[in-house]
Amino acid sequence: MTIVLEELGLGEIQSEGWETLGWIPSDRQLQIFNVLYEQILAGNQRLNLTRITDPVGFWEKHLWDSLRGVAPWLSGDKLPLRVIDIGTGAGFPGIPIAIAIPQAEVTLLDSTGKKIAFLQTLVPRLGLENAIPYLGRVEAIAQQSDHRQTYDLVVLRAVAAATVAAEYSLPLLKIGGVAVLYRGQWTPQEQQDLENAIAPLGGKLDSVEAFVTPVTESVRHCVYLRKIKPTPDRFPRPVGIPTQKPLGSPESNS
Ligand SMILES: C[S@@+](CC[C@H](N)C(=O)[O-])C[C@H]1O[C@@H](n2cnc3c(N)ncnc32)[C@H](O)[C@@H]1O
Repeated sequence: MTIVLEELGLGEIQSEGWETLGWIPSDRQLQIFNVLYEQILAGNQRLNLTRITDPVGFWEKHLWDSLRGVAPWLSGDKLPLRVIDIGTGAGFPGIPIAIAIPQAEVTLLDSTGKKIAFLQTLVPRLGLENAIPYLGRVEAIAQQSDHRQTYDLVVLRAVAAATVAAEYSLPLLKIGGVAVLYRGQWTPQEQQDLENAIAPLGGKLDSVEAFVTPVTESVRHCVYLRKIKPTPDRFPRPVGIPTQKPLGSPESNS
Protein backbone atom coordinates (compact mmCIF):
# COMPACT_ATOMS: atom_id res chain seq x y z
CA MET A 1 0.00 0.00 0.00
CA THR A 2 2.75 2.45 0.90
CA ILE A 3 4.42 2.09 -2.50
CA VAL A 4 1.27 3.20 -4.25
CA LEU A 5 0.76 6.03 -1.78
CA GLU A 6 4.30 7.23 -2.36
CA GLU A 7 3.86 6.99 -6.13
CA LEU A 8 0.87 9.25 -5.82
CA GLY A 9 2.87 11.53 -3.54
CA LEU A 10 0.10 11.67 -0.96
CA GLY A 11 1.78 10.11 2.06
CA GLU A 12 -0.12 10.31 5.31
CA ILE A 13 -2.82 12.63 4.01
CA GLN A 14 -4.24 9.92 1.87
CA SER A 15 -4.44 7.16 4.47
CA GLU A 16 -6.07 9.51 6.99
CA GLY A 17 -8.33 10.81 4.28
CA TRP A 18 -9.64 7.39 3.23
CA GLU A 19 -10.72 6.78 6.81
CA THR A 20 -13.10 9.75 6.57
CA LEU A 21 -15.07 7.66 4.06
CA GLY A 22 -15.42 4.83 6.58
CA TRP A 23 -13.70 2.64 3.98
CA ILE A 24 -10.12 1.67 3.16
CA PRO A 25 -9.13 0.53 -0.33
CA SER A 26 -7.29 -2.77 -0.82
CA ASP A 27 -3.76 -2.81 -2.29
CA ARG A 28 -5.27 -3.79 -5.64
CA GLN A 29 -7.74 -0.91 -5.56
CA LEU A 30 -4.93 1.53 -4.71
CA GLN A 31 -2.96 0.23 -7.67
CA ILE A 32 -5.92 0.81 -9.97
CA PHE A 33 -6.43 4.36 -8.61
CA ASN A 34 -2.77 4.96 -9.40
CA VAL A 35 -3.14 3.75 -12.99
CA LEU A 36 -6.26 5.91 -13.29
CA TYR A 37 -4.27 8.97 -12.23
CA GLU A 38 -1.50 8.21 -14.77
CA GLN A 39 -4.01 7.64 -17.55
CA ILE A 40 -5.92 10.86 -16.83
CA LEU A 41 -2.64 12.82 -16.91
CA ALA A 42 -1.69 11.15 -20.20
CA GLY A 43 -5.18 11.73 -21.67
CA ASN A 44 -5.02 15.37 -20.64
CA GLN A 45 -2.21 15.91 -23.16
CA ARG A 46 -4.71 15.34 -26.01
CA LEU A 47 -8.10 16.05 -24.44
CA ASN A 48 -9.23 18.66 -22.02
CA LEU A 49 -10.24 16.16 -19.31
CA THR A 50 -9.55 18.02 -16.05
CA ARG A 51 -7.81 21.09 -14.68
CA ILE A 52 -6.94 19.19 -11.50
CA THR A 53 -3.65 17.45 -12.12
CA ASP A 54 -1.64 17.68 -8.88
CA PRO A 55 -1.74 14.43 -6.91
CA VAL A 56 -3.42 15.76 -3.78
CA GLY A 57 -6.00 17.70 -5.78
CA PHE A 58 -6.68 14.64 -7.92
CA TRP A 59 -7.09 12.48 -4.83
CA GLU A 60 -9.41 14.96 -3.10
CA LYS A 61 -11.55 16.24 -5.98
CA HIS A 62 -11.70 13.16 -8.15
CA LEU A 63 -11.23 10.12 -5.89
CA TRP A 64 -12.42 11.17 -2.43
CA ASP A 65 -15.23 13.41 -3.69
CA SER A 66 -16.50 10.74 -6.11
CA LEU A 67 -16.65 8.17 -3.32
CA ARG A 68 -18.03 10.48 -0.62
CA GLY A 69 -21.37 10.59 -2.43
CA VAL A 70 -21.69 6.82 -2.31
CA ALA A 71 -20.21 6.33 1.17
CA PRO A 72 -23.38 4.47 2.34
CA TRP A 73 -22.76 1.81 -0.35
CA LEU A 74 -18.98 1.41 0.19
CA SER A 75 -19.24 -0.79 3.24
CA GLY A 76 -22.80 -1.97 2.71
CA ASP A 77 -23.95 -5.43 1.66
CA LYS A 78 -22.41 -6.95 -1.43
CA LEU A 79 -25.61 -7.33 -3.45
CA PRO A 80 -25.38 -6.58 -7.18
CA LEU A 81 -25.98 -2.92 -7.86
CA ARG A 82 -26.89 -1.40 -11.21
CA VAL A 83 -25.42 2.11 -11.35
CA ILE A 84 -25.39 4.84 -14.01
CA ASP A 85 -23.19 7.95 -14.00
CA ILE A 86 -24.95 10.59 -16.12
CA GLY A 87 -22.52 13.03 -17.78
CA THR A 88 -19.48 11.10 -16.61
CA GLY A 89 -16.94 13.20 -18.60
CA ALA A 90 -13.54 11.63 -17.91
CA GLY A 91 -15.21 9.01 -15.69
CA PHE A 92 -16.15 10.82 -12.47
CA PRO A 93 -17.68 9.77 -10.20
CA GLY A 94 -18.40 6.50 -12.09
CA ILE A 95 -14.88 5.05 -12.45
CA PRO A 96 -13.88 5.41 -8.76
CA ILE A 97 -17.27 3.86 -7.89
CA ALA A 98 -16.62 0.88 -10.19
CA ILE A 99 -13.17 0.42 -8.59
CA ALA A 100 -14.42 0.73 -5.01
CA ILE A 101 -17.65 -1.29 -5.35
CA PRO A 102 -16.81 -4.40 -7.39
CA GLN A 103 -20.37 -5.77 -7.21
CA ALA A 104 -21.65 -2.62 -8.96
CA GLU A 105 -22.11 -2.63 -12.73
CA VAL A 106 -21.53 1.00 -13.69
CA THR A 107 -22.76 2.52 -16.96
CA LEU A 108 -20.67 5.61 -17.81
CA LEU A 109 -22.95 7.80 -19.91
CA ASP A 110 -21.84 10.87 -21.82
CA SER A 111 -23.07 12.66 -24.93
CA THR A 112 -19.55 13.62 -26.09
CA GLY A 113 -17.96 11.09 -28.43
CA LYS A 114 -14.37 12.03 -27.52
CA LYS A 115 -15.00 11.42 -23.81
CA ILE A 116 -16.56 8.02 -24.47
CA ALA A 117 -13.72 7.08 -26.85
CA PHE A 118 -11.24 7.95 -24.06
CA LEU A 119 -13.19 5.82 -21.56
CA GLN A 120 -13.30 2.89 -23.98
CA THR A 121 -9.49 2.88 -23.94
CA LEU A 122 -9.22 3.63 -20.22
CA VAL A 123 -11.54 0.93 -18.84
CA PRO A 124 -9.52 -2.07 -20.17
CA ARG A 125 -6.27 -0.42 -19.06
CA LEU A 126 -7.66 -0.34 -15.53
CA GLY A 127 -8.67 -4.00 -15.85
CA LEU A 128 -12.26 -3.05 -14.97
CA GLU A 129 -14.93 -5.47 -16.08
CA ASN A 130 -17.80 -3.68 -14.33
CA ALA A 131 -17.65 -0.28 -16.10
CA ILE A 132 -19.44 0.24 -19.43
CA PRO A 133 -18.82 3.46 -21.41
CA TYR A 134 -21.99 4.48 -23.26
CA LEU A 135 -22.45 7.28 -25.78
CA GLY A 136 -25.83 8.98 -25.63
CA ARG A 137 -28.07 11.73 -24.31
CA VAL A 138 -29.80 10.90 -21.08
CA GLU A 139 -33.11 12.29 -22.34
CA ALA A 140 -33.05 9.63 -25.08
CA ILE A 141 -31.77 6.59 -23.18
CA ALA A 142 -34.16 7.20 -20.26
CA GLN A 143 -37.01 6.47 -22.70
CA GLN A 144 -35.51 3.08 -23.70
CA SER A 145 -36.79 -0.04 -21.93
CA ASP A 146 -33.30 -1.48 -21.32
CA HIS A 147 -32.47 1.61 -19.22
CA ARG A 148 -35.74 3.10 -17.98
CA GLN A 149 -36.54 2.15 -14.38
CA THR A 150 -33.67 -0.40 -14.27
CA TYR A 151 -31.05 1.27 -12.04
CA ASP A 152 -30.54 1.02 -8.27
CA LEU A 153 -28.31 4.07 -8.11
CA VAL A 154 -27.87 7.14 -10.35
CA VAL A 155 -25.03 9.61 -9.79
CA LEU A 156 -24.57 13.06 -11.35
CA ARG A 157 -21.76 15.51 -10.75
CA ALA A 158 -21.39 18.91 -12.43
CA VAL A 159 -23.91 18.19 -15.18
CA ALA A 160 -26.95 20.43 -14.62
CA ALA A 161 -29.05 22.33 -12.08
CA ALA A 162 -30.63 20.11 -9.42
CA THR A 163 -34.13 20.28 -10.93
CA VAL A 164 -32.72 19.20 -14.30
CA ALA A 165 -30.66 16.44 -12.66
CA ALA A 166 -33.86 15.17 -11.04
CA GLU A 167 -35.63 14.96 -14.41
CA TYR A 168 -32.61 13.12 -15.86
CA SER A 169 -32.24 10.64 -13.01
CA LEU A 170 -35.65 9.65 -11.60
CA PRO A 171 -36.96 7.98 -14.81
CA LEU A 172 -33.90 5.68 -14.79
CA LEU A 173 -34.38 4.47 -11.22
CA LYS A 174 -36.20 1.36 -10.03
CA ILE A 175 -38.81 2.04 -7.35
CA GLY A 176 -36.82 2.39 -4.12
CA GLY A 177 -33.65 3.38 -6.02
CA VAL A 178 -31.60 6.44 -5.11
CA ALA A 179 -30.17 9.35 -7.09
CA VAL A 180 -27.13 11.15 -5.69
CA LEU A 181 -26.72 14.76 -6.85
CA TYR A 182 -23.19 16.01 -6.12
CA ARG A 183 -23.36 19.74 -5.38
CA GLY A 184 -21.00 22.45 -4.16
CA GLN A 185 -23.04 25.11 -2.37
CA TRP A 186 -26.70 24.40 -1.65
CA THR A 187 -29.34 27.03 -0.93
CA PRO A 188 -32.85 26.87 0.60
CA GLN A 189 -34.20 28.18 -2.75
CA GLU A 190 -32.55 25.31 -4.65
CA GLN A 191 -34.06 22.88 -2.18
CA GLN A 192 -37.52 24.39 -2.59
CA ASP A 193 -37.28 24.30 -6.40
CA LEU A 194 -36.07 20.71 -6.25
CA GLU A 195 -38.90 19.60 -3.97
CA ASN A 196 -41.41 21.19 -6.37
CA ALA A 197 -39.78 19.44 -9.35
CA ILE A 198 -39.50 15.91 -7.94
CA ALA A 199 -43.11 15.33 -6.87
CA PRO A 200 -44.43 14.92 -10.47
CA LEU A 201 -41.39 12.73 -11.29
CA GLY A 202 -42.29 10.15 -8.61
CA GLY A 203 -39.43 11.10 -6.30
CA LYS A 204 -38.95 12.38 -2.79
CA LEU A 205 -36.06 14.14 -1.11
CA ASP A 206 -34.45 11.63 1.25
CA SER A 207 -31.67 13.80 2.70
CA VAL A 208 -29.12 16.53 2.07
CA GLU A 209 -25.67 15.97 3.55
CA ALA A 210 -23.32 18.93 4.03
CA PHE A 211 -19.62 18.28 4.51
CA VAL A 212 -16.16 19.69 3.83
CA THR A 213 -13.46 17.98 1.83
CA PRO A 214 -10.55 16.66 3.90
CA VAL A 215 -7.62 18.67 2.45
CA THR A 216 -8.87 22.06 1.26
CA GLU A 217 -12.01 22.06 3.43
CA SER A 218 -14.18 23.01 0.48
CA VAL A 219 -17.93 22.98 1.11
CA ARG A 220 -19.88 20.18 -0.57
CA HIS A 221 -23.41 18.83 -0.45
CA CYS A 222 -24.82 15.52 -1.53
CA VAL A 223 -28.53 15.46 -2.23
CA TYR A 224 -30.18 12.03 -2.06
CA LEU A 225 -33.46 11.49 -3.94
CA ARG A 226 -35.53 8.32 -3.67
CA LYS A 227 -37.94 7.03 -6.28
CA ILE A 228 -41.24 6.17 -4.64
CA LYS A 229 -43.60 5.95 -7.65
CA PRO A 230 -43.21 5.28 -11.40
CA THR A 231 -42.22 8.37 -13.37
CA PRO A 232 -44.88 9.38 -15.95
CA ASP A 233 -43.88 8.49 -19.53
CA ARG A 234 -43.64 12.12 -20.59
CA PHE A 235 -40.44 12.50 -18.49
CA PRO A 236 -37.71 13.13 -19.28
CA ARG A 237 -38.91 15.56 -21.93
CA PRO A 238 -37.18 15.58 -25.36
CA VAL A 239 -33.47 16.39 -25.72
CA GLY A 240 -32.67 19.91 -24.58
CA ILE A 241 -36.07 20.72 -23.06
CA PRO A 242 -35.14 19.88 -19.43
CA THR A 243 -32.37 22.51 -19.46
CA GLN A 244 -34.34 25.08 -21.52
CA LYS A 245 -37.50 24.81 -19.37
CA PRO A 246 -36.47 23.39 -16.00
CA LEU A 247 -39.31 21.79 -14.03
CA GLY A 248 -40.74 24.14 -11.45
CA SER A 249 -40.04 27.24 -13.60
CA PRO A 250 -43.03 29.11 -15.14
CA GLU A 251 -41.77 28.23 -18.69
CA SER A 252 -41.91 24.50 -17.96
CA ASN A 253 -45.73 24.63 -18.20
CA SER A 254 -45.78 26.31 -21.62
C1 LIG B 1 -18.73 19.38 -16.60
S1 LIG B 1 -18.74 17.77 -17.23
C2 LIG B 1 -18.74 16.84 -15.71
C3 LIG B 1 -17.97 15.56 -15.83
C4 LIG B 1 -17.93 14.69 -14.58
N1 LIG B 1 -19.25 14.29 -14.12
C5 LIG B 1 -17.15 15.34 -13.45
O1 LIG B 1 -17.74 15.65 -12.42
O2 LIG B 1 -15.92 15.52 -13.60
C6 LIG B 1 -20.41 17.50 -17.79
C7 LIG B 1 -20.53 16.33 -18.76
O3 LIG B 1 -21.92 16.03 -18.93
C8 LIG B 1 -22.14 15.67 -20.27
N2 LIG B 1 -23.57 15.91 -20.54
C9 LIG B 1 -24.22 17.10 -20.44
N3 LIG B 1 -25.53 16.95 -20.73
C10 LIG B 1 -25.72 15.63 -21.01
C11 LIG B 1 -26.86 14.86 -21.40
N4 LIG B 1 -28.06 15.43 -21.55
N5 LIG B 1 -26.71 13.52 -21.58
C12 LIG B 1 -25.48 12.95 -21.43
N6 LIG B 1 -24.37 13.63 -21.09
C13 LIG B 1 -24.47 14.95 -20.88
C14 LIG B 1 -21.18 16.54 -21.08
O4 LIG B 1 -20.86 15.98 -22.33
C15 LIG B 1 -19.96 16.62 -20.14
O5 LIG B 1 -18.99 15.64 -20.46
